[in-house]
Amino acid sequence: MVVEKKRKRSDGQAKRPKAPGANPKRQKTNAAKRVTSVDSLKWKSVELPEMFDDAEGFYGLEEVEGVDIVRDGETVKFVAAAAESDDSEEFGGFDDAPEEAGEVPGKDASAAPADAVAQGASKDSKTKDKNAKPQKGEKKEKEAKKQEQKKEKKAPKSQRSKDADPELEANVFAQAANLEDEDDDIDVSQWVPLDLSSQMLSSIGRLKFAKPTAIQTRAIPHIMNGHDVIGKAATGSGKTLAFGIPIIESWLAKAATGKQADETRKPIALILSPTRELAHQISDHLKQLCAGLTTSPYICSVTGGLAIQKQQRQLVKADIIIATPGRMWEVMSSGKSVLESLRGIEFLVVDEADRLLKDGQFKEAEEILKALDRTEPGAEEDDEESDDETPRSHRQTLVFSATFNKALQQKLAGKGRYNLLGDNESLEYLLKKLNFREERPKFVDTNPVSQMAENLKEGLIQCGDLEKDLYLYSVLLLQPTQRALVFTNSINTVRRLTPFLQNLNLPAFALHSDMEQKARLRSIERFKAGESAKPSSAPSVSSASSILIATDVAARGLDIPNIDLVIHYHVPRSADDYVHRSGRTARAANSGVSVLLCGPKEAVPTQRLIAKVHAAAAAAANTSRAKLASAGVGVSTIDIDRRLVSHLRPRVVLAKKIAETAISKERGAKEDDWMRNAAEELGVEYDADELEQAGSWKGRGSGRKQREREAMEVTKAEVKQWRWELKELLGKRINTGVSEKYLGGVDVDGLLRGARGEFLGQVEGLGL
Ligand SMILES: Nc1ncnc2c1ncn2[C@@H]1O[C@H](COP(=O)(O)OP(=O)(O)OP(=O)(O)O)[C@@H](O)[C@H]1O
Repeated sequence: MVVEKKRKRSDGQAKRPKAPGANPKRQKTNAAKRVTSVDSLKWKSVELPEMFDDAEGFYGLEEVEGVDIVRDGETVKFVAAAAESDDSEEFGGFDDAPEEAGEVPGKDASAAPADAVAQGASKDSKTKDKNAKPQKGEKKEKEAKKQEQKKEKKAPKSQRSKDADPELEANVFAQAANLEDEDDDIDVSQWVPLDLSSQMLSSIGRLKFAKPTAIQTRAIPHIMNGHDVIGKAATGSGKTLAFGIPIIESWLAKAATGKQADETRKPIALILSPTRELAHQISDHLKQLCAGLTTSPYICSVTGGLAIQKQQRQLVKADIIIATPGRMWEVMSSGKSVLESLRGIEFLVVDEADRLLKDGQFKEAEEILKALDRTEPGAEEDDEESDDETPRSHRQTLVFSATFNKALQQKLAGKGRYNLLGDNESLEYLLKKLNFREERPKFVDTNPVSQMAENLKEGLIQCGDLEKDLYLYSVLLLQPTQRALVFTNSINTVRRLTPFLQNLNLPAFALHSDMEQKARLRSIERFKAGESAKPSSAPSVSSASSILIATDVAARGLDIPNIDLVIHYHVPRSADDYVHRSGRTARAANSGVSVLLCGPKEAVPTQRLIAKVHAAAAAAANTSRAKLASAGVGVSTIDIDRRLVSHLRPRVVLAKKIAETAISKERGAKEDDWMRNAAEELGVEYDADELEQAGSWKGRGSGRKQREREAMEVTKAEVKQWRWELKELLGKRINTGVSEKYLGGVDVDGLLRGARGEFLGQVEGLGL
């Protein structure tokens, strides 16, 4: 028995999504898809070519057209199109005139015996079990199918299209199932209810996303139906595609009408991102999605730090623009044409909307929004009051984040537009500025109770203020890790911790906003690649393939695979920052660990932060946070083995001394150069000692000056000696407290593992 599958159409004529908004047909398409039993299909005998005349076991071969096979877990289902009908009715197989609209064949598929499906599964098991060797019969079946396909190809085109059932051509299930024809593609039938185009389903299949995430399931239909959407969902839950898929669908629909093909085409979407890295990531993510399309939109990112001229050239042909507000505003202000074309956009996306208020980006974002809505020349002088008169925008506005403050959520639950004049620094103000096209945007909140990712474990280590380096190193050694991300609150700490960890032979990279953009991107690439920061000869003592030390510039949106540990070296400044930082791990369905290093001075803000983050969960569970934590939800206190940590201290002291000396020397040398140049310009003689005397003060920065002076006095030979001592220490194994008394029961494998310079004995991780 052969089930003939339709191949994905490459002529772009497969079912097209309609433009968001009016789409009466969209609702009906779902009605046309039904799972049916194998016996109720309309099988036809196959005429085998002569070469099969002697074949055994294939007599009685049958085929059926327009039916597709969809795998749902271990079960394989036959899916065929029903005539358009009431959604509630089940399709029971083909009757004699399947192409007639309005008729629903009488058989009830749900009544089909379970073994019919199972039988179906076995009939097509060749497509499911790739490891199994093809049986003799299966080989022949394949051959027969090839012949059948050849025959079909030979048939004149007109004949083929005549034979094709137009209803079946529009069958989304069929399109989904066709994806299984592609080598490693997966079953995407769970996306079908979202009513996406065949091309889109095919692309999603290539990305191996078997089902939509909660935010995608809930936001995509609203967006495709033309609504404004405010989406809130946990970090790593797929918000990018929640807005990306409908935008690209809309472009595909336009492209099908030929409107996007000419030279005068205009961008359809502007996506604003708070950081450059996130903008590039969104761009890459959308490009990956488009890679499987026969025609795809031109996606370009417009961010600071890279050549503006190139970006301006790209903008001319852009369909989808992803931009940071600063650079976008710069480009928009430089020429009327960009502004003109942007006024026609159909989608405005504000990703990580709450972050746009921070870091001084709000001003530019506000200018962009004003410029987009400005219609008449001279309107530049409009003052704040005139905003209320701004006519409602024609574009859809989509606002996404994992965190929106409570006040805003309450506002959204209420009625009307936002009337909060004067509150310049709040998200509500931004939302007011966004000029939604609807009175009330759809608010989709997929995580009202817990803001944290489902598979995230949170821990806290209490340590002395001056012991953080020691505990950082300990955690990196104790917790089995592929990629670790360490967050700090200051650029200087990033600058110090990176060489400190490198001295300890850990592959650490830096990321902060004071770095050149190219260096920022390089750091991320190296971190992703797991490239060692040290020469390969240096033994690595950590299982982590790479460690990124970053400020909050990396806290939002960054989606780097296999980050399984986030360490907050400094307690974050706000609960939202904690949520976003921690959200760099446990993304999609993965698990991860987040560890707060908390010094005595940070104890109070930390308590407040944890209370805020887990308040809703505690209230929902009607329990205290402490109980919540003991039940594995919330933040658990980690009791790290202090004896073990103390064994690591000598290494840490040396690594720190070497790193800090190098930094102080460099800084001191720069200042010395600066003083020398200044003296030369003034025409006075430079005397370092004299200036030092004159410049010695006891105020702010005097400690740093003192350290710099001391560092300048450290000789190269001394540093070399420290390095040698550190190397010796790193070569030694650390005794984890295995006493001879217990040697009998010691894990020998654990002891051997220590041979690479780690631990003598067994370590249990952080016990989270
Ligand atoms: N339907 C899906 N199934 C499986 N993985 C998915 C799906 N959709 C997106 N992903 C993947 O999940 C990861 C997280 O997605 P994304 O970066 O969009 O999350 P996010 O919600 O925007 O996170 P954040 O709040 O941190 O910005 C990405 O690697 C993405 O490729």
